[in-house]
Amino acid sequence: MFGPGSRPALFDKMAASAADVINLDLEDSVAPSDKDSARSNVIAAISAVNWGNKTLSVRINGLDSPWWYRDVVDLLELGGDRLDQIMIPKVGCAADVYAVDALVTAIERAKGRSKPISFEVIIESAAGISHVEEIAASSPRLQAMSLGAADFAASMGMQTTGIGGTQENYYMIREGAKYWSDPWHWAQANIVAACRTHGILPVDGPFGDFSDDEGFRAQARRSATLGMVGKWAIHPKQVALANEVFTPSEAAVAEAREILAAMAAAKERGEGATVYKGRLVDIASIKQAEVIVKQSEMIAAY
Ligand SMILES: CCC(=O)SCCNC(=O)CCNC(=O)[C@H](O)C(C)(C)COP(=O)(O)OP(=O)(O)OC[C@H]1O[C@@H](n2cnc3c(N)ncnc32)[C@H](O)[C@@H]1OP(=O)(O)O
Ligand SMILES: O=CC(=O)O
Ligand SMILES: [Mg+2]
Repeated sequence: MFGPGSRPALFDKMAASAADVINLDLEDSVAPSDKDSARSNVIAAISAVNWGNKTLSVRINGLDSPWWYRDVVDLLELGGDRLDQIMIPKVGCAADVYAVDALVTAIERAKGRSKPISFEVIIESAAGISHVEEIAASSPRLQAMSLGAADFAASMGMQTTGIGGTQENYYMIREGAKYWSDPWHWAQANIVAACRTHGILPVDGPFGDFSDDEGFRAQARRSATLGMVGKWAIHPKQVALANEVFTPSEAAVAEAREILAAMAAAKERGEGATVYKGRLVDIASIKQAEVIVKQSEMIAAY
């Protein structure tokens, strides 16, 4: 759940939401004239608001701005221990993460902060997607990586103002009928592969049209199918939609458990492959089914 640092009236509502991660924004939802006051609002709210068991993250300004170092210094020196994570936008290479890591490490040591700050990065530029694998490997602090569709589209020179989802002009045509394709797919797949290689969580970023629930669901379902673990909400109504999609359904969990049972029975018979509902399942199916069962157990335990 995202909210501008310049709208402190939203903070309690964010804390009360059913989101798992809160991102207080100092970057693109905050006007340049509000940067200092937004930072002060966020620093006060880190300790003053009851964030429950949510992961509390602050998106700092980009390394191409004059604000980012002050964001980091003040958040860590004045912000209190409740802060879990810093989100670094517009990361273009591993050195960008190193720069923030070096500053965070120095402040943690100087101030004796005992809880290490984790990082989430946003891949939202041509450089970011080109260097996605080295970025995923860049720091032990890194926990998650998001695709930022808006800045990504701008950086790539994509001819659209849509933030995520179906793009009107991205279609195939066959026998007069249009078939829309997914322009975000290749970037998402690259992010998932880089993340899974380095033990980082891949996350889908914003879906701008918060009046379009079905569009959000469709985008989120594609992301979940590709291996992403969650999606940003830029409006409160998107939280329930994201939780609905990224929480495996009872039917999916039941089927996964049946596949595990079918494979356990096959193993007893000394077989590595068997038939479940008319289709092949084998030892790889165990790993697939375990993904779904583990996700559901993890969510239930949260
Ligand atoms: C695209 C690239 C990116 O970087 S995305 C990430 C950065 N952007 C953001 O953080 C923007 C987050 N969202 C917002 O600022 C607002 O939701 C926007 C989109 C401006 C809409 O605000 P507003 O016109 O107030 O919405 P609304 O009247 O429909 O609100 C209904 C009730 O929900 C609340 N609400 C609104 N936004 C949030 C939020 N982010 N977190 C928590 N609560 C929120 C409103 O206050 C309103 O509450 P109530 O019903 O009056 O009590
Ligand atoms: O920061 C997010 C984006 O879509 O840009
Ligand atoms: Mg962005």
